[in-house]
Amino acid sequence: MSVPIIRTVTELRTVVAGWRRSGATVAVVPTMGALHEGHLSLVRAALQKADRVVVTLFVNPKQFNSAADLAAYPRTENQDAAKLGPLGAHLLYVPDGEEMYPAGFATTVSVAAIGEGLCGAFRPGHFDGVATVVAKLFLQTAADFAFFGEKDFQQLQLVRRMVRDLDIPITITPCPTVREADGLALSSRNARLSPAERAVAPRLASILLEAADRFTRGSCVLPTLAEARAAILSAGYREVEYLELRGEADLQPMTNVDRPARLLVAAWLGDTRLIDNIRTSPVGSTN
Ligand SMILES: Nc1ncnc2c1ncn2[C@@H]1O[C@H](COP(=O)(O)OP(=O)(O)OP(=O)(O)O)[C@@H](O)[C@H]1O
Ligand SMILES: CC(C)(CO)[C@@H](O)C(=O)[O-]
Ligand code: BAL
Repeated sequence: MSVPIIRTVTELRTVVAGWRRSGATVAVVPTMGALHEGHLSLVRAALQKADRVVVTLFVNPKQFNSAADLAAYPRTENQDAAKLGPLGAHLLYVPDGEEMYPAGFATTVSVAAIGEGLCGAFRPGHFDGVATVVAKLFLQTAADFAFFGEKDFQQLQLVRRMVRDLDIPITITPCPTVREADGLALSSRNARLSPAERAVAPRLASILLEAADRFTRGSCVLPTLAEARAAILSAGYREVEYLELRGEADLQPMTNVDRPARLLVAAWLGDTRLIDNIRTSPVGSTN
């Protein structure tokens, strides 16, 4: 069975209101399409939690700081819809640019601090675009639950903070990063890698794992980060934008692993920018 597609806020609200009248709970899974197993894992988690699941597909121009990146972003609506039907998702919401940002649109949602370092430092305006569209998607769907991948860890924490600060009545559920068998985090941008780049790509994840393991065994933060950065470059990545250890909840910089942390990275492999992150447990702990 194929998933019904709707394209307007009015239709979306009508369908959701009908569900609510029958007492159903609603989950939303925001995406930019080109669906892969990472996205589908969010949809499966949402189906476990809520009676009705809306997947959204909107390639949000406001979060792209590069016109070339926006133009190259894959658009595969038919294939995406074909993947969602058999899974049991109830609705695919695909607004166009005019529907999301009608003429005269003038509002920006901006989450200070959490949105500023890491990807925020290298993609100016990106997280304002994300926060603005996610706030709209939450209000449009009026969902009870939303599902986000830990692969985009800064985005996940930013959305949590926005929901808390704006008292949006929705529960955010994080989902673990889905990886290829060789460790590479699934991402729609992986399709841009050449075969040679694809062979090198998983080193990013394995170097993160090695560094996280060294932190747990008590290695000093700054030298370990410097060695990991050098290893990423010698593996064949051409640039490391950032490789940082941050507090798990607040994303504040850390120089000692004395509480749960995240090791986060963004690096360029040829013309493709990849991100990844891994949880780092406090020194001496075994999990
Ligand atoms: N490998 C993955 N594991 C779990 N969740 C994922 C994975 N990849 C993406 N997601 C999640 O899917 C949602 C939509 O992400 P998005 O459409 O940007 O996919 P993407 O593959 O990350 O694309 P991009 O190339 O833009 O990074 C986000 O919550 C994101 O964290
Ligand atoms: C959350 C999101 C769908 C907002 O456009 C996007 O940033 C993404 O795909 O992660
Ligand atoms: N996965 C986050 C969407 C983006 O890269 O713009």
